[in-house]
Amino acid sequence: MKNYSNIAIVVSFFGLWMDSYFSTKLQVLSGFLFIFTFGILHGANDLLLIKTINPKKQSNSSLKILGSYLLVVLMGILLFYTIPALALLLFIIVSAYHFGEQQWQNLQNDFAKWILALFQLAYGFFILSLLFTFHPDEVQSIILNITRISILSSYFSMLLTISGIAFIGLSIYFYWKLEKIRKKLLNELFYLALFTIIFKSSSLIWGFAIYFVLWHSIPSIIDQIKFLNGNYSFKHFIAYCRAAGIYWLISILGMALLYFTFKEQQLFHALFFSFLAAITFPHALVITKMFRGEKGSIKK
Ligand SMILES: CC1=C(/C=C/C(C)=C/C=C/C(C)=C/C=O)C(C)(C)CCC1
Repeated sequence: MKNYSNIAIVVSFFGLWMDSYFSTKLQVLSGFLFIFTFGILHGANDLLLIKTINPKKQSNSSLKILGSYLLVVLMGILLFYTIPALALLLFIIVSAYHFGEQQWQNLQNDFAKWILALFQLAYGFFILSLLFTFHPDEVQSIILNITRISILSSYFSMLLTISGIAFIGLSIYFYWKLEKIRKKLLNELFYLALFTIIFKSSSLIWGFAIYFVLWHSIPSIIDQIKFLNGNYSFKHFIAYCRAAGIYWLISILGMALLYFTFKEQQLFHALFFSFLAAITFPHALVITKMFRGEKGSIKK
């Protein structure tokens, strides 16, 4: 994982440098393209993960799993259609936890569950509010399009302050309590400084794409492969892509349909994030189960 982080740092700076040559339109287009490829891929093997988490369960027929999965996605879409403000709030809370859980998964046995969950939530909120605080107008306009509610941009900096205090406070407590986490905490602080530079210097979509793909989706794919096979190799990565292919294609076709139906940019952004949210709800649940699951330990 350390090796991967080094690669991610270099690629992040490369992304930032490339960004300065792109027009705003090209940045948005390449940002979405990046999210569509690896970002969507990391959620496309959820059904396989469910089967592996609990292989002995009787109710584990592929059709049943697919049915329950689609039900959660449909419920998410319905919620966005009927009470969009609640749906977006839920999406942001679930995403914050999901980002924090990915980054801080290996502390499960060292602290009480609720402290760890609070820490993971604070971390995720910190990342999201950092991004929002640097691009308040664009985020406001997307939220307005989804919910018809105009959010004050001061809310973003307020969220940044609250989550920052919670994250730093808990980090100090963890640093003091657990020696083995000290190096990781310092590394993560360095990554946060890197994310600040990236979020400040790039456009909203490009900044989000760099974080989402390089710092969330690819590490998640590596963890999933380790969970499914016991270790990571290129051969296993190809098998992972093959298994995910059909679900990935369905997602991409769905998004292409949205794009060609609603060409208006702001509306497309709103629909894109609603779609991402609908597939995030079951995905976050599956990943939580994976981290608590039995098969193949995820060796760091
Ligand atoms: C960036 C961004 C938003 C939040 C996106 C989030 C929270 C994405 C989470 C995705 C996940 C967790 C996917 C699955 O793993 C808003 C609020 C829609 C406003 C516009 C910009």
